[in-house]
Amino acid sequence: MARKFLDENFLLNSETAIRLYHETAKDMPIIDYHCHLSPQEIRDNKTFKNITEAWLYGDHYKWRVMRANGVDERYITGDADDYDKFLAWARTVPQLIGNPLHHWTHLELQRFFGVYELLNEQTAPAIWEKVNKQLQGEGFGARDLITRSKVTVVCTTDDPVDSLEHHTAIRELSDFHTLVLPSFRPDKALEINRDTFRPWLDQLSKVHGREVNSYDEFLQALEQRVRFFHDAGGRVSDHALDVLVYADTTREEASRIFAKALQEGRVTAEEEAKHKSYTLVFLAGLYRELDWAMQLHIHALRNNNTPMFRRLGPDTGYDAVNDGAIAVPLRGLLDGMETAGGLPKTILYSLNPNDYQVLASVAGSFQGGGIAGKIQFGTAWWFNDHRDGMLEQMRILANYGVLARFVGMLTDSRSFLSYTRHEYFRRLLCDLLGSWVERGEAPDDDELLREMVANICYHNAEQYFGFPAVVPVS
Ligand SMILES: O=C(O)[C@@H](O)[C@H](O)[C@H](O)C(=O)CO
Repeated sequence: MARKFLDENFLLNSETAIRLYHETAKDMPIIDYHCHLSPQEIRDNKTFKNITEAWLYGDHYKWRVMRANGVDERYITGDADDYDKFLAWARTVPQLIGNPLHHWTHLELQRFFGVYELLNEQTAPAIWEKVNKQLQGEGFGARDLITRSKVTVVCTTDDPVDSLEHHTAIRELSDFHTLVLPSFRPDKALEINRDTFRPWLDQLSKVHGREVNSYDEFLQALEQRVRFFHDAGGRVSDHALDVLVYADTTREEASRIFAKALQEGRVTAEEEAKHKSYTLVFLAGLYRELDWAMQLHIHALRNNNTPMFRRLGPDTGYDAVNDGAIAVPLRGLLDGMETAGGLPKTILYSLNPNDYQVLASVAGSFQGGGIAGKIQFGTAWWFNDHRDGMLEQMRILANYGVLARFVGMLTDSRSFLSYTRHEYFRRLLCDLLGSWVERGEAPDDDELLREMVANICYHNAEQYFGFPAVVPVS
């Protein structure tokens, strides 16, 4: 007899798993330490005129599978009306069996809207009406959805030149207790050969208050911005290292490279690697001083479809998994940081699962400082945040390191409805532990297992990141 689809014991295949999920994981609050939510939409408690706006206006995960399902771009990012876009999504969802979006779509309908029917072309009209009526009512603003999901901390992803005005305004809200903290994402400072570098440098000069016309001034400006983010509650940085490079260099050489970039607009690949290496080692020293966590997101292959990149820009569903050897440059970068004064708390992610053993084992080369889980092999990211990917990452972490010290899941999302990804992860975590217990591979020690689940779901992150004054969830 087939189990009911997406029932209360969804993904839970043993009594232990069921008990661990329902009695421990299910009601834990959430620390979402990496996402792409708009701090302005949180500040404004943005409401959504319909489910198309909430689901389809910015989610390139959905755009990508709609294209793969043969939906015309007009109904994805084009000028079709919202109901027709929703219908295109409703026609796509039944084709997604096996894809996490099939699970996430129905989890979100269940958890936020009390809809338990399958979404398809036939049920779309009634679901459109039922969901939109709720979205247009009370309790479905951006801040409401965060509060309802028991999220105590949201870390947005922010450029160093950002004013953080929205984060400041959110902090002053008396009726909203979730910490919304900026993450320092200095990609444009590192990408010295991209067209964005010079215009960004002009922005940096403005917020710095002095012209950034030398490498010394550049580093001073970056330091000023790191401390500005710290004063705003920031405790996390994030770096997209699509191609991981490392090259030893000196401050003098890095300065010459920076001057060449200003004068000539381009530097060699070797010089770019030296700029990135020296700047990252410098930033890591600041992160360590301020007890921040540094995230490294490795091996994305971005914006692969040039015509569509020109038309829609980045993060629009045209990315892929990159590949290539990372062990030696990763070791070089982390060792360079350790040698220069010490690595900060670090979380290593790769978009390529082939890198997982390298990440998990290199992480083990830099643990220490009396910090549990100091160097984290991070959760399955982007194309891997599905059932198989999450389980693979946890199994490798367990085999190579200390799963019990894992800081767990994040949404990495642009949608306020994505917090069910934490539920998805928690179910998988409990099922993995339950499977080990059922096979006698882990002790059936309820207290030990409950503590491990609660820590991975929440307390490890709470302790690891040390966010200022997390307000306990009532
Ligand atoms: O942080 C990144 O660079 C990626 O996560 C990227 O933003 C991507 O669009 C994403 O959100 C994947 O979940």
